[in-house]
Amino acid sequence: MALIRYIPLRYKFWAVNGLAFISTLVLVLVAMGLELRSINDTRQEQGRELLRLWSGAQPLTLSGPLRPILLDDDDPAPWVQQLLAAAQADSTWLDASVAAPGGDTPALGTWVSRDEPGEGRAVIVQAMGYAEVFAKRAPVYAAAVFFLMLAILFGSQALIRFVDRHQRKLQTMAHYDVLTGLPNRLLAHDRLQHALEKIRRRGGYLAVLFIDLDRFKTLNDSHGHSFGDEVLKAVTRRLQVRCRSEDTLARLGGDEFLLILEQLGSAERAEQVANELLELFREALILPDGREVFVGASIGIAVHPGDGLTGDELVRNADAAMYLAKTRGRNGWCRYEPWLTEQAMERFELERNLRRAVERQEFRLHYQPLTTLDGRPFGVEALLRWRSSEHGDVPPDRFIGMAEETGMIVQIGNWVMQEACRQAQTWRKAGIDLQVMAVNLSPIQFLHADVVQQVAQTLRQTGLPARCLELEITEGALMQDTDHAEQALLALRELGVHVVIDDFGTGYSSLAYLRRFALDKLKVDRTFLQGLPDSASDAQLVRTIMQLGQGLGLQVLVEGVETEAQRAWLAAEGCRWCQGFLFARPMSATALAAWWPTDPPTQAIPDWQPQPA
Ligand SMILES: Nc1nc2c(ncn2[C@@H]2O[C@@H]3COP(=O)(O)O[C@H]4[C@@H](O)[C@H](n5cnc6c(=O)[nH]c(N)nc65)O[C@@H]4COP(=O)(O)O[C@H]3[C@H]2O)c(=O)[nH]1
Repeated sequence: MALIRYIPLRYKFWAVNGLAFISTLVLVLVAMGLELRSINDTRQEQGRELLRLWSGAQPLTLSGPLRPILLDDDDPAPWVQQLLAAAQADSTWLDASVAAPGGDTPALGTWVSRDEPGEGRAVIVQAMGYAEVFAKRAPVYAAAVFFLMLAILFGSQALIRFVDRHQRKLQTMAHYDVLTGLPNRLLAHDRLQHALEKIRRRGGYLAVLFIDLDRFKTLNDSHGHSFGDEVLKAVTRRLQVRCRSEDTLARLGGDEFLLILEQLGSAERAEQVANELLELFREALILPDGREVFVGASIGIAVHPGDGLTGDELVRNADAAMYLAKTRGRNGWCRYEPWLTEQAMERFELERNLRRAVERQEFRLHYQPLTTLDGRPFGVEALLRWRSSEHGDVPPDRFIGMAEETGMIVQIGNWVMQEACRQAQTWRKAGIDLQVMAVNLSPIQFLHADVVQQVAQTLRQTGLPARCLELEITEGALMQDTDHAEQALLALRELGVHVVIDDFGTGYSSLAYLRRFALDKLKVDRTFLQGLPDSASDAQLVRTIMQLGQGLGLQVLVEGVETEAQRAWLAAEGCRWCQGFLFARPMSATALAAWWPTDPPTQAIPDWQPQPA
């Protein structure tokens, strides 16, 4: 059956028509046979009727297929005697085996009866042959055959075209991505096999580029799937610009694309192409409704033969290299290196276990105090810890990114918020003067449509006053979708929750958004503290950020304070709030309750929480 797909259309057409012609001929012959029988049956009936009417009258002078004959007992002809012998008072049919002279046309049989002794009557019925039937009906048959063939000709053509179109459509669906029209995983695999066979014969290089869009999931979650679809189509158009006719650009699924570069002069050429592709992403994508979106991409490169011999190996290795590009800060490319295979396996294992970590209750929260510069705590930051039964303690840097990529961060993040708020309320009820519970919110969570609802629900369920909850978000989360960010920040402010810009200085550090958004606090990233107080440039940087924040009326907290010298320098610069190992490391809930000072009383803590205007 599958073979039929590969037969060219014209052969299918002639095969169907040949078959139709033979069927028509058979049909004509059958029709002729049926007509022949019907004519002969009618003749027989007529013969019998004639014999009945004729009885007692003189022989009719008839010619044609019915021949009445008066039989004389005295006639010595054997056929007459034979008929008389068979004749009875009632009419009897004798078939052609009883001979009767019939001229040229053979007899079908004879109706015979005997009325009186010595006399008999017979009607000889002559048979009709095919030739006769055909001669009689030729014009009708010819017209029927003609019209039937015509109908078959056009009908079969239409049918074949319909079937062919349908098959082609099915084939397209099986091999092409419906959204972008690009070859899908299956066809990409076929083409890669083909390309590899060619390269094995002719030599040269072939490269597989695994392209994954950065933070596409966030876009999709915040703007909806139809927006995501438009982005994917726009990305496809952009990438196609760079493809040569011999290259294959395929969509593997989601936001993953594969570019197969054939006939490369050198392995380095693939790296140049990756640079060119990244260059394409620097400009905003224009969607059909005129909206502009910036989307970055991470690219992994595997080149045949060095980075893999089979298609599967090349794709797998390019994927591993892409992941490396992601961990190195995204929007870049990486070439495959052998150690990545091992890392990819580990990552796969880790991801598998991360999926089960929530239900296995492997997550814990640790809390790091937020303090004044003289060490008096006023709040804590909740920091997620994962003690995996298989991998032991896994640091957040290793699994948060993975949880974001897989979307698991939403579930995990909601758990963190719930648990942190519950714990804060427990402490507050136990008499610990905790003014702030700071919770990290991943960009994916922040850009999720129901983030405000989720926060409100958590506060309702745990009973923690909104002013005690502080959400730490990164600059990137704000910049990805500024409209959503603006609305979410306003809604959170209305709830009474505070939002802090975390890791300030490491991302966009845009003054425009500091003014535009409903923000009131920022945290200076700990990396800037490392060079303090010796590095003049770091000192200048921290000073500038603090002045900038204060100038804009924001509360500034400096994180990563590790040494007494750093604290002294910050004090001299007018810093009031900080967080760092110098004061306390992240610790379990029990340890924190024991650590929290009861004396001196913490009521005198300066106003970290700004008063509502
Ligand atoms: N060297 C040094 N480090 C200090 C010092 N003081 C604090 N730190 C570390 O700085 C990190 C502060 O959290 P972050 O900047 O939000 O950075 C966090 C945050 O981005 C992320 N993370 C942690 N928990 C969560 C969570 O529940 N949700 C989300 N989305 N991200 C989280 O993982 C990052 C790393 O967390 P941790 O490993 O717990 O690392 C913590 C903390 O242990 C210091 O004086 N010196």
